[in-house]
Amino acid sequence: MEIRKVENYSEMSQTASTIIINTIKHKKSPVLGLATGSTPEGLYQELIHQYNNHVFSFKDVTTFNLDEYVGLGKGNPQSYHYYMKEKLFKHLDINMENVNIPNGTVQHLEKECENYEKSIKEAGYIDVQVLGLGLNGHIGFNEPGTPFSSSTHVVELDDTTRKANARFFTSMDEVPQKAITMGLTTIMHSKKILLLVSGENKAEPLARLINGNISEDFPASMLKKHPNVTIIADKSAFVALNSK
Ligand SMILES: O=P(O)(O)OC[C@H]1O[C@](O)(CO)[C@@H](O)[C@@H]1O
Repeated sequence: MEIRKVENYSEMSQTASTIIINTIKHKKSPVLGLATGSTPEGLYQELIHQYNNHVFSFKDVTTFNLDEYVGLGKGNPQSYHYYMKEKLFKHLDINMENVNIPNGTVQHLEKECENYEKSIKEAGYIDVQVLGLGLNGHIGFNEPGTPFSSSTHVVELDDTTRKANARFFTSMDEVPQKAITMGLTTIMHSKKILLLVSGENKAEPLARLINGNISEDFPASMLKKHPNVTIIADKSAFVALNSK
């Protein structure tokens, strides 16, 4: 894993956007894997800024999001469909037919997972996958204990995750219990992975990722087995590590 230590959140976002824009400029039909949560918001703002400066176009880009809550429709402000539209897609020239986010409102969730997995495979897998790091080491919504061999599936969310995400809802009760997430194997098929980490609250999980063992108890540790991972982490996320 390549580790890039940057000054702050803004530098983390700019560094990630440079890598993504280079991929978009150099690949004919780039496929991006996108994340939600607070971590990638700055990256999306930076992409919009560069797009407005005519640096690149999103018209040939296909995207796959990591996850979506079960039971939240596209129009629900807490859904990841809504998040992606508001924070990125509506500002760009992306063809919405090339945007893929799991649908957590269908009756047959297992079928939705199968179809999602199939679409990623048919797209030739993901060129650059953006990831945030959960406090318990989750990536996407793959909670501790998820088999490394998992493909897209329905998950029961951990209480840690529901508590951490409660800030986006009016109360903890409103945080869905379940979600659909890309699996760990799906993520590992990506050609390049960018893990973004910012803030002191991520210092413990980052230290565990860097110094700890590879174990299904800590899903992000699987990334150590991938040949092309770049961690972009800011200074504050490094406080639990003795690096300079
Ligand atoms: O960026 P945040 O809000 O800290 O969340 C970290 C991770 O947790 C999730 O929000 C899922 O809980 C992911 O989408 C994200 O990558």
